[in-house]
Amino acid sequence: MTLPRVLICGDLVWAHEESKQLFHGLADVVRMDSLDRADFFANLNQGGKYEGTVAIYRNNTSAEHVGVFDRALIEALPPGVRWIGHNGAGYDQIDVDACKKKGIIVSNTPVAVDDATATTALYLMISAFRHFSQGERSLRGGRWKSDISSSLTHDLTGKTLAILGLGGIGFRLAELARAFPMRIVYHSRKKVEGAPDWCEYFGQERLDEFLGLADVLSVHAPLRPDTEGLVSEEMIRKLKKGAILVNTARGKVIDEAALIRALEVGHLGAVGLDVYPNEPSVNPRLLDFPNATLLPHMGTETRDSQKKMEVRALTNIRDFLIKGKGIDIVPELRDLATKL
Ligand SMILES: NC(=O)c1ccc[n+]([C@@H]2O[C@H](COP(=O)([O-])OP(=O)(O)OC[C@H]3O[C@@H](n4cnc5c(N)ncnc54)[C@H](O)[C@@H]3O)[C@@H](O)[C@H]2O)c1
Repeated sequence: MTLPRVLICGDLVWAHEESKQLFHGLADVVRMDSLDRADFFANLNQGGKYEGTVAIYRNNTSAEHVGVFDRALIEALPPGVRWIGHNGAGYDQIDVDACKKKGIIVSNTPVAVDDATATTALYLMISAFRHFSQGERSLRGGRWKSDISSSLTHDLTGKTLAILGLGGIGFRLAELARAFPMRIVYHSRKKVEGAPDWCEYFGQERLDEFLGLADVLSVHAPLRPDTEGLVSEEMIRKLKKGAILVNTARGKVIDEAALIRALEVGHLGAVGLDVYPNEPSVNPRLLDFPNATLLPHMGTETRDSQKKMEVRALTNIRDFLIKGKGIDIVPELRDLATKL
């Protein structure tokens, strides 16, 4: 009997054993080894070594060889491909609109990323608040603490953390920050059902009030065409002078030029960034600000998280093979999935 194929596109590092168990007797797992897009397409088609692929496990590392899963790539996939199990919470490298048109479902890996990314945001917030990254750079440069801004900083205790996008990561950060305790306020597209009372919701009509309250604004909204530049010049201006901006979502969710201008004039007190608009390049202007704590997109870089993400992406594909659908269908495709 010929088994359907699951194509592993990009890194699968930690869950080899789990992969064997999940697909035993169910699918033939093939590793994509194409060095470019043309070879990838050629091998998906009849007679190619990926022929019979019904589901693709995708890691962002596959973009190095075949590029992102844009419209052209999705349209060129053979009709047999029905599921893309993306390894990552953010799926902005996949054109979900093109997937919808072609009837391909995309799943991501929420929850698996929450601890590692929320603790990254926590680190950025603490470092930005207390000048810790600046202190380390001063010490490593042999200058003890002479580089550190002279003004003493404040404790986080009693300050207000404003969360833009209370999903899995935002809520995990809220739980951690509450321990200081900080006051937690959030703005999302809608009130989050089941959010505890200590997480205070500010809807669109109270957005200005929300921004004005923030000692720290931490960004967790996903990157989509409508959220590009969501944190605009106007929004940044509504933060109080000296507020801190933290971003572990995606670089393009913030208007970077506006962020830099706000640092230049001292409107923002500090920033903590894990993500940038054109990774891996980083705007050299950012490097000039002593009050910027900068990480090279390390949000999910723990073994625990990486393994949980791989297993979750593969489990979605396994569930698709057995039950017709996995649990983590991205919001834009949930309607389509109900018709399956
Ligand atoms: N730095 C990293 O390594 C790293 C790791 C994982 C995830 N991420 C990024 O973090 C983002 C959030 O991840 P998550 O798992 O918490 O996602 P999630 O889907 O659980 O939460 C996102 C939240 O943002 C809200 N939202 C959407 N549009 C909004 C808008 N216009 N205004 C305000 N809120 C809005 C949603 O309602 C939801 O509550 C991902 O999209 C991903 O890009 C980064």
